[in-house]
Formats: sequence, C-alpha cells, structure tokens
Amino acid sequence: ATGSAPAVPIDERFDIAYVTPVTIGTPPQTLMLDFDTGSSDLWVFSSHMPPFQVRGQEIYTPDESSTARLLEGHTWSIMYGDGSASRGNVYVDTFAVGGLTVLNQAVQTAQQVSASFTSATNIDGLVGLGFSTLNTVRPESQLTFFDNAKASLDNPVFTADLKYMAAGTYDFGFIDRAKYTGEITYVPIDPDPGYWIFTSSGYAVGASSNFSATPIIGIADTGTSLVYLPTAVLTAYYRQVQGATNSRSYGGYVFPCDSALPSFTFGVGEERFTIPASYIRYAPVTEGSATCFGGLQSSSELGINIWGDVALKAAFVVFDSRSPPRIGWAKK
Ligand SMILES: CSC[C@H](NC(=O)[C@H](Cc1ccccc1)OC(=O)N1CCC(N)CC1)C(=O)N[C@@H](CC1CCCCC1)[C@@H](O)Cn1ccccc1=O
Repeated sequence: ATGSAPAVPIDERFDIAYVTPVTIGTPPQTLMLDFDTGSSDLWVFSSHMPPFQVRGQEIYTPDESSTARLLEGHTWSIMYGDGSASRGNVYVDTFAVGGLTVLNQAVQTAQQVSASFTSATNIDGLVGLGFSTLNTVRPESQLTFFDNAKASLDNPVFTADLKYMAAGTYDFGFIDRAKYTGEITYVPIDPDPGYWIFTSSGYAVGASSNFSATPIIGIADTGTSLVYLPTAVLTAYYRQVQGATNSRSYGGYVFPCDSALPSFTFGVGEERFTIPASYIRYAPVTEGSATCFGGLQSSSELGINIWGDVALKAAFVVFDSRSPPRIGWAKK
C-alpha cells in the first residue's frame, strides 16, 4: 500500500505550520492535523474538552463513531518544546490519511489543551511521526500510525515535500521520483531517544563558497517552524545582516525587514542544501512591523539543534525506517 496527502500551510502569509486532512471513525470525521516528526502522539481536539478551550477547531466525537473503543484506564500528557501542552484519554478507532487506512489506531482524545493550542485555530491536533518509544500513553504506550501502517506499506518510508507558502505533500510507502532532482543523499539516524536525529556535515553563510565542515547533530522536525542552531553558527550568519540583534524582548534574532539577507547552506554528507534568504526573512514581529523575526534562531535554550520547516522546505526529505533507520535529502 501507499498513501499521499497534502501539507497545507495554516497561514497564507507565513509558514508557521502545515496541516494534513485525515479521517477518523465510522462514519468518517475529517480533521486537519499537524504531522510532527518531533513527537509520537496522535492526539485530537475532542468532545471531551471544555467548550471554551475550542476556538473553531474541528473535534473528534468518539460517541458518534461506531468503530470507536475506549482504551480503559489509559491516559496521556505531553509538553512540547514551545511550552504548549495537552492531555486526555485514549480511544482506538479507524484512521485514514491519503488513501491509507489503519484499523485500531490509538487516537488520543484531548480533555485539556494549553492556551496556545486553543489560539491555533487551524490545528485540530497532531500526528506524531517520531519513533513510537516517545509515545506518552500510559500504562501501555501506543504505536504511531506510521508504525501501524508500516507492514502494509510497499516500503517502510515516508517523505516530506514541504513548500514555501504553498501546499506540499507527505507520501507514505514510496519515493516519488518526480518530486526531486539528482540523487538522494542518505545519512544514518540515531533512533534514541526517538527523534529523527542526524549529523549535518557543516554550513556556509551565503552560497557554499566558505563552507565550514563542522558536524552539527540535530533533528529533522516537521512540527517546528524555524531552524534552531548553535550560537556560533547564528553569530556567523547574523554578522552579515545590517541591524540584526538578538532581542530578549522578541525572544530571538530580529532585523529590519528591508535588510539584505544572505542565504544559508547546510551540508548532508557531500551534498549542499541552500535555504533562500526569503525563507529566513521569516515574518514581521507583529502585524505590519518593519522589524522581522529570523528563520534561523539559537538552539542554546533547547539543548538540541532543530532543522525545522525553514530548512525542510529547501529539500525533498526521505524518512526511511528500515533497519538501521536513515534519512535522505535531495534537491527539488
Ligand atoms: C523549537 S521547539 C518549538 C516548536 N514549536 C514551534 O515551532 C511552533 C509551532 C506552532 C505552530 C503553530 C501554532 C503553534 C505552534 O512555532 C513557533 O514556536 N514559532 C513559529 C512562529 C514564530 N514567530 C515563533 C516560533 C515545537 O515545540 N514543536 C513541536 C511540535 C509543535 C508543538 C506545537 C503545535 C505544533 C507542533 C515538536 O516538534 C518539538 N519537539 C521536538 C523534539 C522534542 C520535543 C519537542 O517538543
């Protein structure tokens, strides 16, 4: 089996996050979920939440699904890197995305979500695409939809073709030759503790002229908007940007929106990928401001480097969960 589904930006002005239509239950209930390679819980806004915590999101109502079954005594609770959080109980139901159907998928129904989820009106929940070891359901942790689907997939892979201010695609079970050019460069993944961790071979500010071959260990994370890298890399980049400052009040590097920005190149093995300046001129700090927030930010508070959507948009990425798992990057 194979599947293919769109990854649609939730905001038409900046790529804050991407959502993908899925159906849950019988008859099918359609929700738009954020597919996140940085986590491994499939959770949804649900009829079990206090109504004031729902602000326009679609909800899953298990009582209206003839195939829903409560997973007695199971609960979950998750906190993300940006401090957002959610928790609730667990059902098993039919889950479908892009033509792929998984029977008896653990669907984690929210009973409480943090304010940032309530205000993210276009995200109805998440689909974790990390390794199932990260799943927070207790007393028995649950498998991701990808792990449940894997045996029936033509190949144990999924690919991300995210796009700048446009809908991209997540493919499951196959690698679409039409979505990339040249060859795919694969590098090993460390599946412990459960993210898609790989080592980039280095970086260059601007095109790959002055490439600095320093290994950068980081995660490929579709659920994170920006790129978070070591301070040394950030200062090397923003040194080239007129008026750039690391603003405590805005919580990161900002610069005048009309400043000239260099591109940013990162290495995967011998291959070089360039993030265009337009992706790094991320967004005005507030509506209409002449100060822009950078798409490259410091990872020093996170303790982990993150190649988020700003980097993933610059490539076609293969998440290959054969043994040993690996990640592939190709130009497009
Ligand atoms: C550097 S971890 C920060 C990152 N959250 C972001 O990237 C949010 C995404 C977002 C988008 C729309 C509405 C609300 C939030 O967006 C910003 O934080 N932005 C964008 C807007 C900018 N102006 C400021 C910076 C993050 O926790 N991701 C997790 C998945 C997210 C959670 C929030 C909802 C969307 C999916 C996750 O993969 C991060 N993870 C990765 C590894 C280990 C643990 C962990 O937890």
